[in-house]
Amino acid sequence: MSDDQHVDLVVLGLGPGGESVATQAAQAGMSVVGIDERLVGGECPYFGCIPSKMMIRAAGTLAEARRVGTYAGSAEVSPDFSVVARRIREEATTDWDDAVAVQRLEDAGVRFVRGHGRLAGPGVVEVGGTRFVASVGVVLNTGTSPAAPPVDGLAGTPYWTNREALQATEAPNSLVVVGGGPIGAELAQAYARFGSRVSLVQSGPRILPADEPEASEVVAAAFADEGIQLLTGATVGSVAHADGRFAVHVTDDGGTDVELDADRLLVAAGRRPNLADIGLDTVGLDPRARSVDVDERMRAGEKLWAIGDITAKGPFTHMSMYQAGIAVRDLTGADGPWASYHAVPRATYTDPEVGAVGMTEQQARDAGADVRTGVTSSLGTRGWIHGGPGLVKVVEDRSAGHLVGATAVGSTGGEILAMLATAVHARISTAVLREQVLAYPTFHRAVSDALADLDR
Ligand SMILES: Cc1cc2nc3c(=O)[nH]c(=O)nc-3n(C[C@H](O)[C@H](O)[C@H](O)COP(=O)(O)OP(=O)(O)OC[C@H]3O[C@@H](n4cnc5c(N)ncnc54)[C@H](O)[C@@H]3O)c2cc1C
Ligand SMILES: NC(=O)c1ccc[n+]([C@@H]2O[C@H](COP(=O)([O-])OP(=O)(O)OC[C@H]3O[C@@H](n4cnc5c(N)ncnc54)[C@H](O)[C@@H]3O)[C@@H](O)[C@H]2O)c1
Repeated sequence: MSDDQHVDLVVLGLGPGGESVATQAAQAGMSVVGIDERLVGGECPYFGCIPSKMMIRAAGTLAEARRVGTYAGSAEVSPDFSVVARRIREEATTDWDDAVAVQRLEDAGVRFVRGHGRLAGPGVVEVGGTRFVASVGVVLNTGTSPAAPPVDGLAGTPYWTNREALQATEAPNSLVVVGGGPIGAELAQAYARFGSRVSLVQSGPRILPADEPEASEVVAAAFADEGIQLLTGATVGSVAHADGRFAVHVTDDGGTDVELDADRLLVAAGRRPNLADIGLDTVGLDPRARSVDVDERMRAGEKLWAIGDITAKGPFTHMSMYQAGIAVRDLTGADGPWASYHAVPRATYTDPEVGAVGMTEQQARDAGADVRTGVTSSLGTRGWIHGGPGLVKVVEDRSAGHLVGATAVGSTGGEILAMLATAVHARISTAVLREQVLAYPTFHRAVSDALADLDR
């Protein structure tokens, strides 16, 4: 083709990892084209991590102010959602405009193209009318989009996904949330704290099903205390929208029909990978696949690398960035270390937070490990002083003599995670962990109680 453009590298999809690969590769001297059809940076800065944590921070200050009566006197709390809506629009997303991110990319030497890109064979990507032929290859970082469950009547209604929920300018009087994973749980609580009457419908038996059952139980109890209606083991039969209101027909775990009526409906029932329409068949891969298989260097085929959520190694920004670093090392001929997934950390920013790393007890048992667990029912002295629930659970491979997974729940669960993640990552022996002196009375001191409980 006459308008073939020859470059070293094409990065298709500029989520957090793609943006990082494109930047680093250009800085290393490659000629790089970065393609995105939406916003440079992907879901995290505009519709994910950043605005959701900003909303959670705001909701957390309301919750803390409401605790004044318990600890320090009295305070009158009047939520005003417009304050956080403005902060998200102005400080976090610049009104959902990526001009700064595009400029940063171009300053690093990347040629940015906005449009829908498709592979057209190994090392070849088409976007608009242009074919880019990459001598080194293509890095895929196309990420995910909100999935819509097959529910009667849902399509065509103005339901929210995470994207609309994080662009809202006011908190609805009432909100039904479908899905009790991290997105549903985090946003359900944030909106409830701003005064929305929230019902959370989860198809499985518990919310946050990827975490330890003990963690789900503590968070569910906290939600119930805050007045969030939880319907677990529930099936959404149908959705209707009329006169500005949603009617959500649910069958609860006892088989009873429940009609939920709300101003808004947030569907947070999982994600679908952006793989169907990117020309995977032209490189011998299945476009209907749920993920792209990668090796330890993030290679997915001839002149092809893949990083981020589409690799199904952990749908988190830190995983996308970790894999970006590995892909860059491979692309530039550097040495490893190559990918290892035995200590993937994750934090869900509900209150209490859930910080977890590695395997849950069930995953460790399924993997055939010689499992021993230790668990606490609180975060010790500091947890008691602070108030609120908490726990630490450690999962040890007794034969190997080190932790293979751990969970911390509490107001600082995502921070206690740091020491647990180091222990699992570095496979520090349980004996050495037990020798460590932990400051009194920190929240993380509860880790020593969990380690002691391994012997119960
Ligand atoms: C509400 C919410 C909260 C979250 N909170 C956290 C959190 O606190 N911590 C955390 O670690 N993770 C969080 N996540 C997950 C996190 O956002 C993702 O794991 C992260 O964005 C990494 O995704 P990615 O790199 O795979 O790509 P994505 O961020 O999904 O970006 C992919 C990019 O590719 C582009 N693209 C796709 N197909 C094409 C194509 N054919 N042509 C051109 N461009 C294309 C898209 O436009 C998009 O910009 C959250 C997610 C959501 C939705
Ligand atoms: N703090 C964080 O790191 C963070 C925050 C938000 C999201 N994320 C990531 O983004 C991804 C997407 O999050 P998510 O919460 O949408 O997805 P998810 O797949 O983790 O959870 C979706 C939940 O919806 C439920 N569900 C599915 N269909 C349903 C239906 N018809 N009715 C009721 N419930 C239904 C499922 O049982 C599941 O528990 C996750 O993998 C998550 O790890 C991370």
